[in-house]
Amino acid sequence: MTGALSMRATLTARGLDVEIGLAPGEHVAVLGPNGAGKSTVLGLVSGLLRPDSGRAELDGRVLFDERHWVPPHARGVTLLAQDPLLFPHLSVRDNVAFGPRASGLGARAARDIAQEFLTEVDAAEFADRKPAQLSGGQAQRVAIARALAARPALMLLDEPMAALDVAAAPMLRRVLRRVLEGRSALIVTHDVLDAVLLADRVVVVEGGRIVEEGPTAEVVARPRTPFTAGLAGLNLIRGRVTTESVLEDDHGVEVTGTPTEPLTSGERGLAVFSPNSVAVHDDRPHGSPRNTFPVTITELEPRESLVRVRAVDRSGDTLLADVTASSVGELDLYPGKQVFFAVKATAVTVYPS
Ligand SMILES: Nc1ncnc2c1ncn2[C@@H]1O[C@H](COP(=O)(O)OP(=O)(O)OP(=O)(O)O)[C@@H](O)[C@H]1O
Repeated sequence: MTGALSMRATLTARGLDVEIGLAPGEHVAVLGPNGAGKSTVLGLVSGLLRPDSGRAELDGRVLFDERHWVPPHARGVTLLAQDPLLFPHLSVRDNVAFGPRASGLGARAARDIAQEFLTEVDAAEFADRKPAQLSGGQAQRVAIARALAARPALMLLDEPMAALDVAAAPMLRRVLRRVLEGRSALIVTHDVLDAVLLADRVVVVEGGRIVEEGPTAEVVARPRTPFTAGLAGLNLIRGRVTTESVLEDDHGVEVTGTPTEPLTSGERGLAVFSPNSVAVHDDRPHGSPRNTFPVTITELEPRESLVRVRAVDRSGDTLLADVTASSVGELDLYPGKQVFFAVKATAVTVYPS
């Protein structure tokens, strides 16, 4: 299997300094807030951007270092962007055949390849249409077929689902899951679902640096930064371990939880819990073995049958609670109100940071 990537690069103008690797056939999701540097990482791998320093290799071939620079078309890498960018005057089939033709194949062979990849993305029936006759999701599938027809060693995907309406995204995710099987891919996304469904591993970029990485399931279950906790829909408290199962945050608030592994007192630790394990109280609940956090409500957000209460704690970190609509009325919750979030120790997981 091909598609082994190693890259270390700095690009000062974009504040970027990263080191990233991919095993053959591996799918890595690049996550991070707006402006973190995710697209810049793809630009460096694809050759659309030149780093100030660093080195990259794909399957043992140098893409760039201090002396070498391989231009984008010769890298064996294709970039699939939000916008399918099909040639409007060519048929779907000719759009997909364009790459194989440009690489020197005869018309018939190139059309056969186009047919093969259009079939792979369930778009063979559109072969004779022009791009203007396709929906957003159909056009994106054709763009995937075109990218695959170039037989890249590595596929780069920059928010491939972002420009689609919600109804078209599941089908495209299914197609991507299938066609990426056995192919290396680096996928920039804002959506945790893309990471969970498409990636073996995630890399989180913040401020041009990698701040967290690991197997997708592990990062989602045990986030280490507020950003990934937010993506996973979990509350995260950072602090210092005082005893085996207790963490104290920077404001002296104690959190008791269930450790996933032995903790050493004094080390930095993290506590996570789900918004649906949180109860909201007007007054600090006494005499119960619960963790309580004084918070100020910032927002109430309806979510299906529940209401998500968004609040900030004394550290300024966001905490979430999912409560019933009736309890919003009974407790008279509103933005600006000070309340207590309570969560049982058994619902809190504690682990080293
Ligand atoms: N064309 C450009 N010229 C100069 N600076 C840029 C350009 N594009 C992006 N930047 C800057 O480089 C940094 C990284 O941007 P980049 O687009 O890689 O972030 P991103 O994580 O992909 O963000 P988003 O999620 O918003 O697409 C940001 O500080 C951004 O302002």
